Amino acid sequence: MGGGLGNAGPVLGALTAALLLALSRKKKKVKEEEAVVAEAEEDYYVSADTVGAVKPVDLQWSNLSCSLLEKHGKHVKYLLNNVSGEAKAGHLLAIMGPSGSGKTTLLNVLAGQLNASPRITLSGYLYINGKPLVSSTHKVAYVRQDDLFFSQLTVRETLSLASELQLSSSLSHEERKQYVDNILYRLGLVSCAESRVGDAKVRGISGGEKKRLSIACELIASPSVIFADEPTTGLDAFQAERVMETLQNLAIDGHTVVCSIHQPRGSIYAKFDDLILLAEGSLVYAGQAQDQALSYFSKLGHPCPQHVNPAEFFADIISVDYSSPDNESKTRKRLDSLVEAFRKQSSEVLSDVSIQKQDAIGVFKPSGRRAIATGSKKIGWWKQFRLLLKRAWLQTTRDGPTNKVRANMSISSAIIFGSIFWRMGFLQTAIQDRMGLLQVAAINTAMAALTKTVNVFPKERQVVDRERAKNSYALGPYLLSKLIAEIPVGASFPLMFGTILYPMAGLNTALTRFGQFCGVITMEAFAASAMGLTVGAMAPTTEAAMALGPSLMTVFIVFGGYYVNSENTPAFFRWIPRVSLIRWAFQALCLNEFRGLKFEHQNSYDLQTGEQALERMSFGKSTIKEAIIQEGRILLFWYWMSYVLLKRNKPKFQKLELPSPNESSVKIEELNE
Ligand SMILES: Nc1ncnc2c1ncn2[C@@H]1O[C@H](COP(=O)(O)OP(=O)(O)OP(=O)(O)O)[C@@H](O)[C@H]1O
Repeated sequence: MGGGLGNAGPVLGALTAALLLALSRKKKKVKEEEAVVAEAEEDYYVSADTVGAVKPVDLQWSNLSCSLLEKHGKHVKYLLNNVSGEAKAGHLLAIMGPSGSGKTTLLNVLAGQLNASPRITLSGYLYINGKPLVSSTHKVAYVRQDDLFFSQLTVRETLSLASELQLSSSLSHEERKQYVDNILYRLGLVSCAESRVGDAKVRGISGGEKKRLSIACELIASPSVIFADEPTTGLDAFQAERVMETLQNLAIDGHTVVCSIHQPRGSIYAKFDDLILLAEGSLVYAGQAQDQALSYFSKLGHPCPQHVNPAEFFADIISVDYSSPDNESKTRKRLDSLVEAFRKQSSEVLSDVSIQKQDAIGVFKPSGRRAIATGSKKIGWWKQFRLLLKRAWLQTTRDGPTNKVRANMSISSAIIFGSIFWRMGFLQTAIQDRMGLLQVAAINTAMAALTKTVNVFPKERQVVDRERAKNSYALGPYLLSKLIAEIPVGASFPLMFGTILYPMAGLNTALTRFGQFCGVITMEAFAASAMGLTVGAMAPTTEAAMALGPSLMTVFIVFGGYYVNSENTPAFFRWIPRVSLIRWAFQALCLNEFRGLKFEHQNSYDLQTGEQALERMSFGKSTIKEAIIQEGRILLFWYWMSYVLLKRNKPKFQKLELPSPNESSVKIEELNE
């Protein structure tokens, strides 16, 4: 034994030394990474004393390729094929092309937010102000196509909350307020500042205002680069013009603005400084948007007729017409020749661009505006919790239409069940009625809470996912604030239901029994709501969650204690009643109701007491306390599951790999030569 230990000594020593060496290497690596982050943050953040400055950022990319392995694994589809270009500080760059040409993909790649997939391969070079991009520190604003907000908050509240979550905690309340006012003014949102954002149920601000609010929320963090994916989609001509004017002004203020856009009208096209034309993932043109683009195509034998909107002209010449085989082959040939022509010219056009780039470096000062102050000092857990609690509270309590529907449902179902089980009495037949009513009450309460949550949460999750992708807050304070804010409103509906049903059905008259009845169904409602959160965190859409939630609940209903006696449950399914929130609620309600009751009886086989009825249900040996503890465990389990799933499902983005040597025909160094 001693010899064994003696041999183990040197081995343990070597292991310890190796561990220490690995730790010190890791420490060194973390320090190096922190230094890179700090250097990059210096590039991206303006401090409180350089308020109003926008550090110019030029983005350059080359040989960007994005390929997708088709489902059967046989074909590879190129979403982007060797795309190169540049977005300059102070310029508005438009990415145009037919539907499916890769505009959104390119925008996602440039923003570092292409959703990760094992079927996608992404490679290329991305540079910021001539330096290779450090992905984790690349601070950008990304205005998505769909505008998602907490619908019950006003425009000002939405922006104020975003500013509190994203701005440095060292800013005073006054500075923060002034900052929000500036953004409201800058984006033309002053007139609707006190209006609620609204949603499909309640009309709020207009589509254009929503888009500008999306831009405003992104501007809070003072980004140098702003990406906008089809910012005019779904807007009327006037609103589209105003949104594009906003983006143009941001470019004039020194931001680098890149947007994808579908067939803009002439006045919008006139605002573009630079243009990228994509077709089937390949570049057809990249360079200046106005005269240079027109003369480029003119030289290739495609002059733009007078008084024709250049955007429409480009769309016509780069689209493939599938109306007949002849037209398809003709238009495809034209497109192939345009792609080939640009490939040949690209180094020439891009070297022009890189020469101009040198002039753009230096600090921009926007025209006398006190604007953006950010810092990397994040707010703490407790402050995040307080802010999120306020938001969750406003969202829950102000949602009149939803709360009204829930109240109506609770009251009407209580009246219906109360009428069916009217004053049940103490005959033998009333034993079955009582059990039926208690089971129905348990199912109704759970279903109402579940459907409300699965209907609302998947949409909310999309907003939260986006905010968490920006690292605005942690998951813990979010979930806890949601839970606490929903307690008063969430509890009021089961209480309404119980208060009406209880006297109508003539349940046990003791006041403590009534209190326990309400307590059990309220707790069950929260457990069902927590289960709804898990379903919402798991399902990709509201529709999927609506299909999954009730199906899962049906299993718990079947094993809810009424339909299958727990002693007759097949061994394989025994675990289901133990985790069924319906079963424990039903059991607690039965124990609460039947204990101490006496029933009228004529025959020797009749049940005389409530205890005997409980024996028949196999509930005789348990207590209300045990049932409530089990229900509490189920509640905590579903909250924990929601936390784990939300944490695991945090959006992941595709990593940009370096191209393989034979793929990279043009490297960034060559572009600069
Ligand atoms: N994750 C993905 N899985 C499968 N196909 C994808 C994926 N991402 C993009 N695509 C395909 O890649 C092509 C380019 O898509 P992308 O959304 O970038 O085009 P787009 O030019 O923005 O189109 P639109 O103008 O219609 O929004 C499309 O054919 C699209 O179906």
